[in-house]
Amino acid sequence: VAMAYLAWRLAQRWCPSSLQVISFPVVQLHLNRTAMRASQKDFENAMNQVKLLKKDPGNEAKLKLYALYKQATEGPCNMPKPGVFDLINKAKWDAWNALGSLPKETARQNYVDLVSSLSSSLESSSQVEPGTDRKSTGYETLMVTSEDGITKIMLNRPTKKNALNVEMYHEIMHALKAASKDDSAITVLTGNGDYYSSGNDLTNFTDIPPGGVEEKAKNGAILLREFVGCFIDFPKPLIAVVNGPAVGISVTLLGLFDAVYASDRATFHTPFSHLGQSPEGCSSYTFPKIMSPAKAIEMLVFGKKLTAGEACAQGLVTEVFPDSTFQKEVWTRLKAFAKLPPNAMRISKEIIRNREKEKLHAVNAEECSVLQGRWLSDECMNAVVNFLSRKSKL
Ligand SMILES: CCCCCC/C=C/C(=O)SCCNC(=O)CCNC(=O)[C@H](O)C(C)(C)COP(=O)(O)OP(=O)(O)OC[C@H]1O[C@@H](n2cnc3c(N)ncnc32)[C@H](O)[C@@H]1OP(=O)(O)O
Repeated sequence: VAMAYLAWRLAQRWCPSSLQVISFPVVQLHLNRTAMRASQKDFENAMNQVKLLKKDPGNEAKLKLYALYKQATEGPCNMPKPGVFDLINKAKWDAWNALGSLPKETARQNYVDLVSSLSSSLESSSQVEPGTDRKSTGYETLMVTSEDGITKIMLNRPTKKNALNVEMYHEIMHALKAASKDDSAITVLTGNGDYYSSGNDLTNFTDIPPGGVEEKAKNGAILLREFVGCFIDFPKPLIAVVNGPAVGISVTLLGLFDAVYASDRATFHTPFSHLGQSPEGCSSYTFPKIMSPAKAIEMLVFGKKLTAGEACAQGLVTEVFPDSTFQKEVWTRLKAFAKLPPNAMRISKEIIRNREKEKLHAVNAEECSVLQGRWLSDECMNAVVNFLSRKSKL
């Protein structure tokens, strides 16, 4: 009786009555069409939801909404740039133009995510007790959503190519800790706009505390160690959806992810020597293991930039997708993964990763200590000054 009951429950779960008599390929077609319709419908719902927001989301969020709406409905910005004195239209133009060639479908998805994140932070902020940390309800530099068993952490500074400022490091740690405890099965990190991330925000180096550059370097190393530690210890499957170019720490961390899906527009670049710096994110250990010591040295020491195809051939990327279908294909796959039994996935990850954990923490500590020294070097300071004074880019 128990077996029959189980079989009946499984049949109910996997074969909703409306699809029971339809053969497999037709079911696939039906599901795909439903997913596409749902996406357009989500977009329309989100547009209505914006009108119902009880609080003003602020100018920055409104500009992001405007830009994503225009990109989703009209594609890349090809309007003439407004004059410098036309402040409002120039700000709108800048926000839209910053989205570059972001595909309409991605812009639509990002718009939906932004509205969902604004709705939850603005609605729930009314319930926050005085003194409660703002980050427990909303994020300044991220969009975090949780649905279909997936917690999505989206880096959200598209006008700065998603460079990681100090606030973003803290918010990512906060989001990862929350995701490790929520009821999602998998966690995804991705970027908003045309970049995945341009790596460490080089203006992080400009805010010097009273203790001088030594104190700055020491604090940076402490923050970096804690930040990378969160990735080493993350208990659920952690997946990177690399939507565009990735630089620096956003690349090195990929060695700690469980799967890396990349658009064919993505590139992978770790110009540490150019910046007078040294590898972090445990890449000095993970990269030689993943891709052989010689290939790791080409990337980490000589700063060779890899295409997505090359990164895949070397094992850093799990699979590459054409940019035009990237979001659709990847999210379909992730939604399927997220339906797998979460405890089994967590335990399997643990058994695969745990024996390396101690080693990874030791590598992380060593890399941070070496970097602390590099940040005080003339080589590093000159490279940062050159970037900030617009004398050099990568
Ligand atoms: C707690 C500390 C931990 C430290 C960990 C150690 C980590 C190390 C690293 O990650 S090393 C890598 C650092 N990253 C870089 O060196 C990238 C620098 N950026 C560039 O070279 C270029 O901006 C680019 C190639 C990424 C993109 O070029 P382009 O397409 O021409 O765009 P713009 O240069 O006009 O950029 C637009 C806008 O974004 C700002 N920006 C981009 N990247 C960064 C960055 N990493 N830090 C700060 N700001 C960045 C850029 O300045 C522009 O801003 P603006 O419009 O001028 O206000």
